[in-house]
Amino acid sequence: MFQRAMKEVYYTPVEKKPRLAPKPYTCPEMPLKEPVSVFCRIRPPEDDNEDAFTTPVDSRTVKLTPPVTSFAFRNGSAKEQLFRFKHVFASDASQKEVFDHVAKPLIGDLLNGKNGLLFVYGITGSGKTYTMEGTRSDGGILRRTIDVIFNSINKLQSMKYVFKPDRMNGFEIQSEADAMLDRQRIDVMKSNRRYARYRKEVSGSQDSYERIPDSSHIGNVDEDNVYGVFVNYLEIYNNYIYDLLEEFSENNMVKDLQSKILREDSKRNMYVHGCTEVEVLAKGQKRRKVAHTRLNCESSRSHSIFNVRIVQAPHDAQGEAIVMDKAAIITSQFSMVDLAGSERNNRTKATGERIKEAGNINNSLMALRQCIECLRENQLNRGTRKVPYRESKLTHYFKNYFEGEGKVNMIVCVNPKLENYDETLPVMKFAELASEVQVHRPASSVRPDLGFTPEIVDITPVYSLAPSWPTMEYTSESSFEEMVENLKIYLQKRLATKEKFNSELSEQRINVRERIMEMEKENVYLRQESGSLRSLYDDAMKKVKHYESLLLNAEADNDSLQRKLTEYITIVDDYNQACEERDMAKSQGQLEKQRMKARLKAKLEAEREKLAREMRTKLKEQKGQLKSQMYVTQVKALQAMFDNPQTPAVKDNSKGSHSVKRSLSDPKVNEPTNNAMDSESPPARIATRQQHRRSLSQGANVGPVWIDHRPDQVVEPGTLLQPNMPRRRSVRLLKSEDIESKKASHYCLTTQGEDSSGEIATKMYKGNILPTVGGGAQVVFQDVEILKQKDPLDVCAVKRGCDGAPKVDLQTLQNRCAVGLTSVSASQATSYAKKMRK
Ligand SMILES: Nc1ncnc2c1ncn2[C@@H]1O[C@H](COP(=O)(O)OP(=O)(O)OP(=O)(O)O)[C@@H](O)[C@H]1O
Repeated sequence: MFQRAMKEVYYTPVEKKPRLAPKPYTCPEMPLKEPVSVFCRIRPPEDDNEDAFTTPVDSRTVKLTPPVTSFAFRNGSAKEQLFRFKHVFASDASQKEVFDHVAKPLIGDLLNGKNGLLFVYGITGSGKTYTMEGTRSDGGILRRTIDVIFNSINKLQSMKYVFKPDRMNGFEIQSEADAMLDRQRIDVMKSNRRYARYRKEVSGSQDSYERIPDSSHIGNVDEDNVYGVFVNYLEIYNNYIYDLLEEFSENNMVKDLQSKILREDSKRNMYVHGCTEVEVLAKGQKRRKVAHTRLNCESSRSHSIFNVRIVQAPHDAQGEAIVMDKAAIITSQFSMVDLAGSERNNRTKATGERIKEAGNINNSLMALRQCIECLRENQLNRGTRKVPYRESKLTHYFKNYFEGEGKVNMIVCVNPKLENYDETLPVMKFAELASEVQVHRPASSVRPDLGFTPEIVDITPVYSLAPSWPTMEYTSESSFEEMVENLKIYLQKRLATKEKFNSELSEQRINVRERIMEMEKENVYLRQESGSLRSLYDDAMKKVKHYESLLLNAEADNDSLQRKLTEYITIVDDYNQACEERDMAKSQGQLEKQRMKARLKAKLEAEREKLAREMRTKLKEQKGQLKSQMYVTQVKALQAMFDNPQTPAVKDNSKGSHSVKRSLSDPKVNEPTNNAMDSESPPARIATRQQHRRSLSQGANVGPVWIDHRPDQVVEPGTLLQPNMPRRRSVRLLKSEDIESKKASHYCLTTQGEDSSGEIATKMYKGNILPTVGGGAQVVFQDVEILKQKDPLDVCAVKRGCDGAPKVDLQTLQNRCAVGLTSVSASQATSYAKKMRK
């Protein structure tokens, strides 16, 4: 509009025609958002007689008819469905037609500094690879793209190595002289024999066959720029990214490709770190992983991504040299993605590794689908759901496209064979969904102001309302009228021009205001982005500080641990030394101990020997004393017999034995008992004491016959006093015959147990065996003897209730008998014996 107006107005021409400042790439009419353009391509049937489930209705619509074999038909939900696309390519559509419709506009964008993404989607064998790569004679989108790019930039292509990838998704620029040096260096390398052999091997896949190149070109290429064309070829296989153009080392031609990592550059664009950017085409195709499945021998099991990057930089004002400023470089990218086929495992009979591949393929396609769905949902409902780009490498890599870094086109490939209906239906639905998603178009790709244009040349045209004023001179009346007429015409022209200028001015004002508003919007967006970037930066800085403090703490901990370790090592050394010393001392101590033990043992033996000797001597002395006392008593008894012939011998015996017993007892203890005994009548005394007699002099065949009933295990009291049972028969198990025997007249039951103070008490329940009326026998218990053995030092405390200290010295106690006799009444004994029997 402005230029059209310029043609009609007068301007003052400048002397030298300046080169116009580079046009900004902004197109004000361009919408900020536009939908993903989805195209459909139906491949021709393999067999001419083959039925198809697709019917193109018009250039934008295709109808899908479910065949009888389809799942929908079987479950009764079969119905014809129409799907609308931006364009439907019927089976007879040529490669050129597809390219011109789908890819060429994106190449136009590419050369104008904008990004573009084109991916082909469909089930296996539907013609994705055919569409992308084509055949040897009839190239697909990929080859045609390169053809058209070179046709368009033609002589504007920069010398090789003027642009150099900086390995951070950007490019550096160098002078042509430096570029020439680089070329020479590479040429020397190429002449290396081994390298030449390698080049020959890898370039075997190059475009060496006959192919008619695409001859079309893009018209509106900025001729003031120089262009560099770079390509990289990537593959996503099992969710790993591989660089298909990676150079092999000379020694390792067949090494496996190493997976690459995704990174974000300084402008938050995703890129594959360390991938090879070359100007060589089709180099990576041979190395693409192509697996054999049952459906399609050439079925791709990986997503392949062919990226073409255009780098452009302006010439200087004289149009001679490139501006050597990195900020002046504009980079744009066109990504062509051949997605792996989305087939079902059971149909392809995939097993093992194939199933894993299929899983990964389906996962990444599913992730793509989810991202598209999420974007659509957010756009419809003004939602802010997080788009799951990071779910797979495929979506993560292309997230920028969906967030406004360029236009997105998609071709859905369809194999119309009837058996493919079930799998094609979800593909079509996905395509329909994708076509509803709006992606941002980049608002502008403004070349930075290089600052030279306004200062070097003034390109502003000089406006004037009209040429110079007409002459105001007149000579006559007629000439005056003529002058007035001319003036009138002149003024009218001026007024008309002025009005025109005014209307143009208001129009331009509107334009400028619109642009200002757009810029304002952009500004807001940029401000938001810068805010979010700043917060990201702040977060990152916080994290860095946090990690630094953690690191410092960890280092401090490490130091203190090191110190502790050294201390512990010293302690352990000391301890080991102490252990060694102790072991030595221990072995010496043991020797000493053994010696001491032997000495003590010898001493003990000597003591024992001495004690035994003394005991024997003492015993002899006591025996002597006893004998002499017995003789005295016997003499006295005989004398009494002679004096009183009625006194029975037994009485004498009992008395004698009693007296013998007393002589063995402590005189102090026995004294009252003697008195009591003395107060009783002699026959009663004999009857009572007969039971307690301790016989040391009884003849073997004199006196009653005792049945000595003893338990199996009795602790031998080891006392000198023994029960008076001269004729006895010991039984362990009492039988009725033992009692009924005519010979037995007395019975003694021995028991043992602990008394209340925990000492062993031996009890002897004694009784007479009497015949019963029925002809049997019975025992009538008369007496119980209790024999207790006590610690001599405790005797005083227990028996006499003193304060616990022994009241007699050890010698006195030794002289006493350790056995005391206690008698109980016959009735008590009988009741006790009955209890025992129970
Ligand atoms: N439009 C077409 N015209 C002629 N032949 C075609 C067309 N589309 C596909 N074909 C042929 O069909 C076969 C399978 O096509 P292609 O390999 O492109 O399928 P694909 O979708 O890439 O399969 P996959 O996903 O398994 O890689 C090839 O032999 C190809 O030549």
